[in-house]
Amino acid sequence: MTEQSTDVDVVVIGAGPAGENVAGRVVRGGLSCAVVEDHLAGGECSYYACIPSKALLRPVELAAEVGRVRGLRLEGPIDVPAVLAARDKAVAGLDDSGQAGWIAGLPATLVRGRGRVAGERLVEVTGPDGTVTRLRARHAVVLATGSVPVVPDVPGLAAARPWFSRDATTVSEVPGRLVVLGGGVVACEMAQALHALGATETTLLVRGDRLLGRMERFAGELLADSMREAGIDVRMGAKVTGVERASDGGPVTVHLAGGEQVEADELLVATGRRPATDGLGLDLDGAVEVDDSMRVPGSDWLYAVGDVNGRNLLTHMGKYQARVCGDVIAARAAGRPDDAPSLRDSADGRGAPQIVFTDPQVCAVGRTEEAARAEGFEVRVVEYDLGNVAGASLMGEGYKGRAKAVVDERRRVLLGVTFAGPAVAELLHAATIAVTAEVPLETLWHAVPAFPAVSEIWLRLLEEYGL
Ligand SMILES: Cc1cc2nc3c(=O)[nH]c(=O)nc-3n(C[C@H](O)[C@H](O)[C@H](O)COP(=O)(O)OP(=O)(O)OC[C@H]3O[C@@H](n4cnc5c(N)ncnc54)[C@H](O)[C@@H]3O)c2cc1C
Ligand SMILES: NC(=O)c1ccc[n+]([C@@H]2O[C@H](COP(=O)([O-])OP(=O)(O)OC[C@H]3O[C@@H](n4cnc5c(N)ncnc54)[C@H](O)[C@@H]3O)[C@@H](O)[C@H]2O)c1
Repeated sequence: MTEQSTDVDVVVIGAGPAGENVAGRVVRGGLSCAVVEDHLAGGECSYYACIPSKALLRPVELAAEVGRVRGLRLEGPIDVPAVLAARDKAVAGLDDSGQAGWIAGLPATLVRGRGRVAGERLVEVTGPDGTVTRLRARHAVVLATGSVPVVPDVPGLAAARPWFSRDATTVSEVPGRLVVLGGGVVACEMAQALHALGATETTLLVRGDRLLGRMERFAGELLADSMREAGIDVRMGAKVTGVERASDGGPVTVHLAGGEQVEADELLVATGRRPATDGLGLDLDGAVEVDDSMRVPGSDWLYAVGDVNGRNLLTHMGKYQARVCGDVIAARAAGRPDDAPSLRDSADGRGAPQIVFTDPQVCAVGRTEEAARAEGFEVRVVEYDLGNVAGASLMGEGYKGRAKAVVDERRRVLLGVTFAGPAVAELLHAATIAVTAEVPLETLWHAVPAFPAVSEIWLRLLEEYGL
């Protein structure tokens, strides 16, 4: 086992979207940087999560849209091999040379291997061939190691070789019968995608009484209705008591409290994710706590960005944190003031924008009504049926959708907005601006939406409010 030692300004562990963006910002700030990656530069998002899942969902969504427009008809069923080939192209065939080239071009050094914090400002990397490289950071070490799926404690689960999200997004043969455990974003997106791509018998087992539990209740209800209409068996209040797979590797049987059973070819477990901190050499229990400059309290050199800090498990929020983190490290290294507003994370706590790419699309930013009330705001809620907006009704027959705005009555600004319906995803950024900039409703009144677009919902919400 040879040992090499290198000094560099900043060491980042993990080359997912968060880690890559820290590297980009510290180099831009005049520092040298090494990025340690154990698997693929680009991380979970590029190869196994956001990109492949959306590549699988887009044709499914478009096929549903076509079905709602009179005079249009799909020539035949979705061409599944073509969709899988498009997915493979979207993930560059799991070849990370493009991303590795981007890191090299910053310029930063990509060090292949598993990173571990071996001491203060010291990272030890064990390469694929067992070679150990010691990277000494003059200024900072940044943890950007992402997250891994939670494996629920269900008797027989591990032995039954369940699928996790990677198995679903890299699928090459869609199982005819699929059971999905969970009611969150991964469960909903992947149940809908795989069902439309060939899992004709799909059962969604939801522990609680709703889908998308962190969002406004109506969004999950619309999604559940749509899934059921498409033929997915959505079961709420399902308690899994055991799982077993046939000894010949055949079907998997899921046992439910009350004695029911569901048999399927595969079981997809989508019950959340936990921070990837195993083997990092730090005494950590759960997410790595950080302050709003992304630094670990009590340390002047250790930072954490992205899924591993547990703030919001979303690519765009990890990248936002990375911009804050990279810039603050550069400012501190140069002895410049480090307290400018752009050097603090102020977006994570108020409710990150998120789009669920299902049919109907669901998107939200800011606080739900429940969260706003729990925080003590004086809340007024405005809701509107999107189907009554002219632009939406033109999108297709029987357009079903709804919008909800949560208003801070004292200041007359928006605390949160949720949309659910076909083609609502691109409405989200306007809502994000209104919530982030705390635009007074009286000012929003003068932001006139073009006719006949779905965005006329903004006018309707303000009219409902009383303007
Ligand atoms: C199925 C699915 C779909 C998703 N869809 C979306 C979406 O549409 N939009 C969205 O915003 N978010 C989505 N997400 C969430 C998104 O994927 C994550 O929030 C994002 O990938 C987090 O980025 P990250 O850089 O923190 O971590 P990751 O992308 O997980 O990258 C971490 C990297 O660190 C490496 N690593 C870990 N430990 C070590 C170590 N010790 N040494 C060296 N390298 C290490 C890993 O190999 C990995 O490359 C989805 C998630 C899933 C599971
Ligand atoms: N479009 C997007 O933005 C997108 C897409 C996919 C994933 N993601 C991100 O990835 C993260 C992980 O997604 P996820 O869906 O795995 O997690 P999640 O936290 O969104 O949902 C987990 C679900 O599993 C259920 N659950 C938890 N433990 C269970 C158990 N023991 N038995 C049965 N059910 C159980 C929960 O009630 C919940 O319905 C999310 O935080 C999300 O932000 C985002």
